[in-house]
Amino acid sequence: MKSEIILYKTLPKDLLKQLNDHFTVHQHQLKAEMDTSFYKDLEKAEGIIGSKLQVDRALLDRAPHLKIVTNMSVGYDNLYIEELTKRGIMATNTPDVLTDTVADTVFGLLLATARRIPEMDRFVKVGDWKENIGEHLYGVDVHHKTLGIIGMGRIGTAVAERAHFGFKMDIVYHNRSTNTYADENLQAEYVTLQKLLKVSDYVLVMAPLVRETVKLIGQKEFDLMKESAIFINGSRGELVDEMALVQALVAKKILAAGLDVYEQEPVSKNSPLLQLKNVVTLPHIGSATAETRYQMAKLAVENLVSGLTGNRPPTIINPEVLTQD
Ligand SMILES: NC(=O)C1=CN([C@@H]2O[C@H](COP(=O)(O)OP(=O)(O)OC[C@H]3O[C@@H](n4cnc5c(N)ncnc54)[C@H](OP(=O)(O)O)[C@@H]3O)[C@@H](O)[C@H]2O)C=CC1
Ligand SMILES: O=CC(=O)O
Repeated sequence: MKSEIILYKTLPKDLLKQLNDHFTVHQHQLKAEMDTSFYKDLEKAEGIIGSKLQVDRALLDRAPHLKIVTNMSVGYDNLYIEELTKRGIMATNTPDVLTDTVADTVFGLLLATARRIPEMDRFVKVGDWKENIGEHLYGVDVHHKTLGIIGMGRIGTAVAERAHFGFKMDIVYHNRSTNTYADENLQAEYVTLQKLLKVSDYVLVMAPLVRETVKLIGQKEFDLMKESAIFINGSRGELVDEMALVQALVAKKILAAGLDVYEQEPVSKNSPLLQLKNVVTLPHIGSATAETRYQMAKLAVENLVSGLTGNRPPTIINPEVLTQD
Protein backbone atom coordinates (compact mmCIF):
# COMPACT_ATOMS: atom_id res chain seq x y z
CA MET A 1 0.00 0.00 0.00
CA LYS A 2 1.19 3.53 -0.79
CA SER A 3 2.13 5.86 2.08
CA GLU A 4 -0.25 8.77 2.64
CA ILE A 5 1.14 12.27 2.52
CA ILE A 6 -0.19 15.81 2.86
CA LEU A 7 0.77 18.44 0.31
CA TYR A 8 -0.18 22.00 1.25
CA LYS A 9 1.42 23.94 -1.58
CA THR A 10 0.94 24.00 -5.34
CA LEU A 11 3.57 21.98 -7.21
CA PRO A 12 4.61 21.97 -10.88
CA LYS A 13 2.90 19.13 -12.77
CA ASP A 14 5.98 16.89 -13.17
CA LEU A 15 6.78 17.08 -9.45
CA LEU A 16 3.18 16.43 -8.48
CA LYS A 17 3.26 13.38 -10.75
CA GLN A 18 6.37 12.16 -8.94
CA LEU A 19 4.54 12.43 -5.62
CA ASN A 20 1.44 10.69 -7.02
CA ASP A 21 3.62 7.86 -8.36
CA HIS A 22 4.95 7.15 -4.88
CA PHE A 23 2.20 8.19 -2.49
CA THR A 24 -1.49 8.78 -1.92
CA VAL A 25 -1.47 12.58 -1.93
CA HIS A 26 -3.97 14.64 0.08
CA GLN A 27 -3.87 18.23 -1.12
CA HIS A 28 -4.77 21.07 1.27
CA GLN A 29 -4.53 24.86 1.37
CA LEU A 30 -2.44 26.50 4.07
CA LYS A 31 -4.76 28.57 6.29
CA ALA A 32 -4.33 30.34 9.62
CA GLU A 33 -6.61 27.60 11.05
CA MET A 34 -6.37 24.28 9.21
CA ASP A 35 -9.79 22.62 8.80
CA THR A 36 -11.14 19.26 10.02
CA SER A 37 -10.38 17.44 6.76
CA PHE A 38 -6.69 18.38 7.15
CA TYR A 39 -6.57 16.88 10.64
CA LYS A 40 -8.40 13.77 9.41
CA ASP A 41 -5.72 13.24 6.74
CA LEU A 42 -2.98 14.13 9.24
CA GLU A 43 -4.02 11.14 11.39
CA LYS A 44 -2.89 8.80 8.60
CA ALA A 45 -0.07 10.86 7.06
CA GLU A 46 3.53 9.64 7.04
CA GLY A 47 4.81 12.81 5.41
CA ILE A 48 3.90 16.46 4.99
CA ILE A 49 5.31 18.81 2.39
CA GLY A 50 4.89 22.58 1.97
CA SER A 51 6.07 25.70 3.76
CA LYS A 52 5.10 27.91 6.68
CA LEU A 53 2.83 25.41 8.50
CA GLN A 54 3.47 25.72 12.25
CA VAL A 55 4.55 22.24 13.24
CA ASP A 56 4.25 22.28 17.02
CA ARG A 57 3.48 19.76 19.74
CA ALA A 58 -0.30 20.13 19.32
CA LEU A 59 -0.07 19.33 15.60
CA LEU A 60 2.31 16.42 16.17
CA ASP A 61 -0.05 14.93 18.75
CA ARG A 62 -2.55 14.61 15.92
CA ALA A 63 -0.05 12.94 13.56
CA PRO A 64 0.72 9.51 15.07
CA HIS A 65 2.23 8.02 11.88
CA LEU A 66 4.34 10.99 10.78
CA LYS A 67 7.89 10.12 9.68
CA ILE A 68 9.00 13.27 7.82
CA VAL A 69 8.21 16.98 7.60
CA THR A 70 9.51 18.51 4.39
CA ASN A 71 9.82 22.31 4.42
CA MET A 72 9.93 24.07 1.06
CA SER A 73 12.13 26.88 2.42
CA VAL A 74 15.58 27.17 3.92
CA GLY A 75 14.31 28.82 7.11
CA TYR A 76 12.65 26.34 9.44
CA ASP A 77 11.53 28.52 12.32
CA ASN A 78 8.02 27.09 11.78
CA LEU A 79 9.26 23.65 12.86
CA TYR A 80 9.71 22.59 16.49
CA ILE A 81 12.90 20.68 15.73
CA GLU A 82 13.62 19.39 19.27
CA GLU A 83 10.15 17.87 19.47
CA LEU A 84 10.37 16.33 15.99
CA THR A 85 13.74 14.80 16.89
CA LYS A 86 12.42 13.51 20.22
CA ARG A 87 9.64 11.76 18.30
CA GLY A 88 12.07 10.36 15.69
CA ILE A 89 10.52 12.42 12.88
CA MET A 90 12.81 13.67 10.09
CA ALA A 91 12.77 17.36 9.18
CA THR A 92 14.19 18.75 5.93
CA ASN A 93 14.62 22.18 4.30
CA THR A 94 15.88 23.58 0.98
CA PRO A 95 19.30 25.22 1.46
CA ASP A 96 21.74 26.23 -1.33
CA VAL A 97 19.34 26.07 -4.30
CA LEU A 98 17.95 29.50 -3.36
CA THR A 99 21.09 31.21 -2.07
CA ASP A 100 22.00 33.26 -5.16
CA THR A 101 18.41 34.25 -5.91
CA VAL A 102 17.84 35.52 -2.37
CA ALA A 103 21.17 37.37 -2.48
CA ASP A 104 20.06 39.04 -5.74
CA THR A 105 16.78 40.11 -4.12
CA VAL A 106 18.52 41.45 -1.04
CA PHE A 107 21.05 43.38 -3.10
CA GLY A 108 18.26 44.70 -5.33
CA LEU A 109 16.40 45.85 -2.23
CA LEU A 110 19.52 47.55 -0.91
CA LEU A 111 20.04 49.39 -4.21
CA ALA A 112 16.35 50.29 -4.52
CA THR A 113 16.37 51.77 -1.01
CA ALA A 114 19.64 53.70 -1.43
CA ARG A 115 18.73 55.11 -4.84
CA ARG A 116 15.02 55.54 -4.00
CA ILE A 117 14.02 53.59 -7.09
CA PRO A 118 10.35 52.81 -6.21
CA GLU A 119 9.81 56.45 -5.16
CA MET A 120 11.37 57.75 -8.40
CA ASP A 121 9.28 55.33 -10.44
CA ARG A 122 6.08 56.74 -8.87
CA PHE A 123 7.43 60.29 -9.36
CA VAL A 124 7.70 59.73 -13.11
CA LYS A 125 4.44 57.82 -13.50
CA VAL A 126 2.26 60.37 -11.68
CA GLY A 127 3.66 63.13 -13.93
CA ASP A 128 5.73 64.99 -11.30
CA TRP A 129 8.88 64.99 -13.50
CA LYS A 130 8.60 68.48 -14.96
CA GLU A 131 12.19 69.69 -14.63
CA ASN A 132 15.52 68.38 -13.35
CA ILE A 133 14.99 66.75 -9.96
CA GLY A 134 16.23 68.73 -6.96
CA GLU A 135 18.72 67.73 -4.28
CA HIS A 136 15.88 66.65 -2.02
CA LEU A 137 15.38 63.62 -4.28
CA TYR A 138 19.01 62.53 -4.40
CA GLY A 139 19.88 59.06 -3.22
CA VAL A 140 23.10 57.88 -1.59
CA ASP A 141 25.99 55.85 -3.02
CA VAL A 142 26.32 52.14 -2.50
CA HIS A 143 29.75 51.49 -4.04
CA HIS A 144 32.79 51.86 -1.73
CA LYS A 145 30.58 52.07 1.37
CA THR A 146 30.62 49.68 4.37
CA LEU A 147 28.14 46.81 4.50
CA GLY A 148 27.52 45.16 7.89
CA ILE A 149 26.03 41.66 7.69
CA ILE A 150 24.43 40.09 10.76
CA GLY A 151 24.34 36.39 9.84
CA MET A 152 27.20 35.70 7.40
CA GLY A 153 25.98 32.25 6.34
CA ARG A 154 25.16 31.01 2.84
CA ILE A 155 23.00 33.97 1.82
CA GLY A 156 24.96 36.57 3.79
CA THR A 157 28.15 35.41 2.03
CA ALA A 158 26.50 35.55 -1.42
CA VAL A 159 25.40 39.13 -0.69
CA ALA A 160 28.94 39.94 0.48
CA GLU A 161 30.35 38.57 -2.80
CA ARG A 162 28.10 40.91 -4.78
CA ALA A 163 29.09 43.82 -2.52
CA HIS A 164 32.83 43.10 -2.60
CA PHE A 165 33.37 42.17 -6.26
CA GLY A 166 30.60 44.24 -7.85
CA PHE A 167 30.48 47.35 -5.67
CA LYS A 168 33.92 47.43 -4.01
CA MET A 169 32.29 47.70 -0.61
CA ASP A 170 34.03 47.01 2.71
CA ILE A 171 32.40 44.14 4.57
CA VAL A 172 32.07 43.70 8.32
CA TYR A 173 29.99 40.90 9.80
CA HIS A 174 28.71 39.38 12.99
CA ASN A 175 27.95 35.69 13.64
CA ARG A 176 28.52 33.42 16.60
CA SER A 177 31.57 32.05 14.73
CA THR A 178 33.91 33.42 12.08
CA ASN A 179 33.50 32.74 8.36
CA THR A 180 36.91 31.81 6.96
CA TYR A 181 35.81 31.98 3.31
CA ALA A 182 34.57 35.56 3.77
CA ASP A 183 37.65 36.57 5.77
CA GLU A 184 40.06 35.23 3.16
CA ASN A 185 38.26 35.90 -0.11
CA LEU A 186 36.14 38.97 0.55
CA GLN A 187 38.46 40.70 3.04
CA ALA A 188 35.51 40.67 5.42
CA GLU A 189 36.16 41.60 9.05
CA TYR A 190 34.50 39.82 11.97
CA VAL A 191 33.32 42.41 14.53
CA THR A 192 31.07 42.64 17.56
CA LEU A 193 27.43 43.50 16.92
CA GLN A 194 27.96 46.92 18.54
CA LYS A 195 30.89 47.75 16.29
CA LEU A 196 29.00 46.55 13.21
CA LEU A 197 26.08 48.85 14.02
CA LYS A 198 28.38 51.83 14.59
CA VAL A 199 30.53 51.56 11.45
CA SER A 200 28.13 50.29 8.78
CA ASP A 201 26.52 52.45 6.10
CA TYR A 202 24.25 49.48 5.33
CA VAL A 203 23.12 47.07 8.04
CA LEU A 204 21.75 43.77 6.70
CA VAL A 205 20.01 41.21 8.91
CA MET A 206 20.39 37.70 7.46
CA ALA A 207 20.51 35.46 10.57
CA PRO A 208 17.88 32.79 11.17
CA LEU A 209 14.95 33.21 13.56
CA VAL A 210 15.79 31.30 16.73
CA ARG A 211 15.14 32.04 20.41
CA GLU A 212 18.37 34.11 20.67
CA THR A 213 17.63 36.29 17.63
CA VAL A 214 14.07 37.39 18.48
CA LYS A 215 14.09 41.22 18.49
CA LEU A 216 17.87 41.19 18.05
CA ILE A 217 17.54 44.69 16.61
CA GLY A 218 15.60 47.16 18.75
CA GLN A 219 15.80 50.75 19.93
CA LYS A 220 19.25 50.32 21.52
CA GLU A 221 20.63 48.92 18.25
CA PHE A 222 19.03 51.63 16.08
CA ASP A 223 20.51 54.24 18.45
CA LEU A 224 23.99 52.87 17.71
CA MET A 225 23.59 53.14 13.92
CA LYS A 226 24.73 56.14 11.87
CA GLU A 227 22.09 58.75 11.03
CA SER A 228 22.92 57.99 7.40
CA ALA A 229 22.51 54.21 7.85
CA ILE A 230 20.22 52.15 5.67
CA PHE A 231 18.71 49.10 7.35
CA ILE A 232 17.82 45.99 5.32
CA ASN A 233 15.95 42.95 6.64
CA GLY A 234 16.05 39.86 4.40
CA SER A 235 15.66 37.14 7.04
CA ARG A 236 12.59 37.15 9.28
CA GLY A 237 10.50 40.03 10.65
CA GLU A 238 10.68 38.77 14.22
CA LEU A 239 14.41 39.59 14.41
CA VAL A 240 13.47 43.27 14.50
CA ASP A 241 11.38 45.29 16.94
CA GLU A 242 9.17 46.86 14.28
CA MET A 243 7.90 49.70 16.50
CA ALA A 244 11.49 50.64 17.30
CA LEU A 245 12.25 50.60 13.57
CA VAL A 246 9.32 52.94 12.84
CA GLN A 247 10.44 55.27 15.63
CA ALA A 248 14.03 55.28 14.35
CA LEU A 249 12.84 56.14 10.82
CA VAL A 250 10.38 58.83 11.95
CA ALA A 251 12.90 60.41 14.31
CA LYS A 252 15.52 60.26 11.50
CA LYS A 253 17.89 58.23 13.68
CA ILE A 254 18.53 56.23 10.51
CA LEU A 255 18.04 57.24 6.89
CA ALA A 256 15.90 54.50 5.38
CA ALA A 257 14.92 50.83 5.44
CA GLY A 258 14.36 48.07 2.89
CA LEU A 259 12.20 45.19 4.07
CA ASP A 260 11.29 41.83 2.57
CA VAL A 261 9.92 40.41 5.84
CA TYR A 262 7.70 41.62 8.69
CA GLU A 263 6.65 40.72 12.21
CA GLN A 264 3.25 39.83 10.81
CA GLU A 265 2.85 38.53 7.25
CA PRO A 266 1.14 39.64 5.09
CA VAL A 267 1.96 43.01 6.66
CA SER A 268 -1.17 44.88 7.78
CA LYS A 269 -2.23 47.67 5.43
CA ASN A 270 -2.42 49.84 8.56
CA SER A 271 1.24 49.28 9.44
CA PRO A 272 2.98 52.67 9.89
CA LEU A 273 5.84 51.26 7.79
CA LEU A 274 3.66 51.56 4.72
CA GLN A 275 3.17 55.29 5.30
CA LEU A 276 6.88 56.09 5.28
CA LYS A 277 8.49 57.27 2.05
CA ASN A 278 11.92 56.16 3.25
CA VAL A 279 10.87 52.50 3.49
CA VAL A 280 10.96 50.14 0.51
CA THR A 281 8.65 47.17 1.04
CA LEU A 282 8.63 43.78 -0.69
CA PRO A 283 6.15 40.94 -0.03
CA HIS A 284 8.64 38.27 1.19
CA ILE A 285 9.94 37.44 -2.30
CA GLY A 286 13.55 36.54 -1.53
CA SER A 287 13.51 33.25 -3.46
CA ALA A 288 10.54 34.00 -5.70
CA THR A 289 11.78 33.36 -9.24
CA ALA A 290 10.27 30.62 -11.39
CA GLU A 291 13.60 28.78 -11.67
CA THR A 292 14.46 28.85 -7.99
CA ARG A 293 10.98 28.00 -6.73
CA TYR A 294 11.10 24.99 -9.07
CA GLN A 295 14.47 23.91 -7.66
CA MET A 296 13.17 24.30 -4.11
CA ALA A 297 10.08 22.20 -4.86
CA LYS A 298 12.25 19.57 -6.61
CA LEU A 299 14.58 19.30 -3.62
CA ALA A 300 11.64 19.10 -1.22
CA VAL A 301 10.09 16.25 -3.24
CA GLU A 302 13.47 14.48 -3.33
CA ASN A 303 13.70 14.82 0.47
CA LEU A 304 10.21 13.39 0.94
CA VAL A 305 10.64 10.48 -1.46
CA SER A 306 14.04 9.60 0.04
CA GLY A 307 12.78 9.82 3.59
CA LEU A 308 9.79 7.57 2.98
CA THR A 309 11.66 4.99 0.88
CA GLY A 310 14.35 4.25 3.45
CA ASN A 311 17.00 6.59 2.06
CA ARG A 312 18.73 9.58 3.62
CA PRO A 313 16.98 12.83 2.63
CA PRO A 314 19.65 15.01 0.95
CA THR A 315 19.06 18.03 3.17
CA ILE A 316 17.94 16.59 6.48
CA ILE A 317 18.06 19.05 9.40
CA ASN A 318 18.06 16.48 12.22
CA PRO A 319 20.16 13.54 10.93
CA GLU A 320 20.38 12.14 14.46
CA VAL A 321 16.92 10.61 13.99
CA LEU A 322 18.40 8.29 11.35
CA THR A 323 20.51 6.53 13.96
CA GLN A 324 17.93 6.48 16.75
CA ASP A 325 16.61 3.06 17.85
N1 LIG B 1 13.42 36.74 2.59
C1 LIG B 1 13.37 35.51 2.11
O1 LIG B 1 12.58 35.20 1.21
C2 LIG B 1 14.31 34.48 2.63
C3 LIG B 1 14.75 34.54 3.92
N2 LIG B 1 15.62 33.58 4.39
C4 LIG B 1 16.10 33.67 5.77
O2 LIG B 1 17.51 33.74 5.75
C5 LIG B 1 18.03 32.94 6.79
C6 LIG B 1 19.48 32.57 6.50
O3 LIG B 1 19.56 31.61 5.48
P1 LIG B 1 20.97 30.95 5.10
O4 LIG B 1 21.98 32.00 4.82
O5 LIG B 1 20.75 29.90 4.11
O6 LIG B 1 21.32 30.27 6.52
P2 LIG B 1 22.73 29.91 7.14
O7 LIG B 1 22.45 28.97 8.24
O8 LIG B 1 23.68 29.53 6.07
O9 LIG B 1 23.24 31.30 7.74
C7 LIG B 1 22.79 31.84 8.92
C8 LIG B 1 23.93 32.61 9.55
O10 LIG B 1 23.44 33.25 10.71
C9 LIG B 1 24.40 33.10 11.75
N3 LIG B 1 23.73 33.10 13.05
C10 LIG B 1 23.01 32.14 13.61
N4 LIG B 1 22.58 32.52 14.82
C11 LIG B 1 23.06 33.76 15.00
C12 LIG B 1 23.00 34.67 16.07
N5 LIG B 1 22.37 34.35 17.21
N6 LIG B 1 23.59 35.89 15.93
C13 LIG B 1 24.27 36.19 14.78
N7 LIG B 1 24.38 35.33 13.74
C14 LIG B 1 23.78 34.14 13.87
C15 LIG B 1 25.10 31.78 11.47
O11 LIG B 1 26.44 31.77 11.91
P3 LIG B 1 26.84 31.20 13.36
O12 LIG B 1 26.26 29.82 13.44
O13 LIG B 1 28.31 31.24 13.36
O14 LIG B 1 26.24 32.13 14.33
C16 LIG B 1 25.09 31.75 9.95
O15 LIG B 1 26.25 32.31 9.47
C17 LIG B 1 17.04 31.77 6.88
O16 LIG B 1 17.07 31.17 8.16
C18 LIG B 1 15.72 32.44 6.60
O17 LIG B 1 15.13 32.87 7.80
C19 LIG B 1 16.08 32.58 3.59
C20 LIG B 1 15.64 32.50 2.30
C21 LIG B 1 14.71 33.42 1.72
O1 LIG C 1 11.84 32.69 3.55
C1 LIG C 1 12.16 31.79 2.84
C2 LIG C 1 13.02 30.72 3.17
O2 LIG C 1 13.38 29.94 2.26
O3 LIG C 1 13.38 30.59 4.35
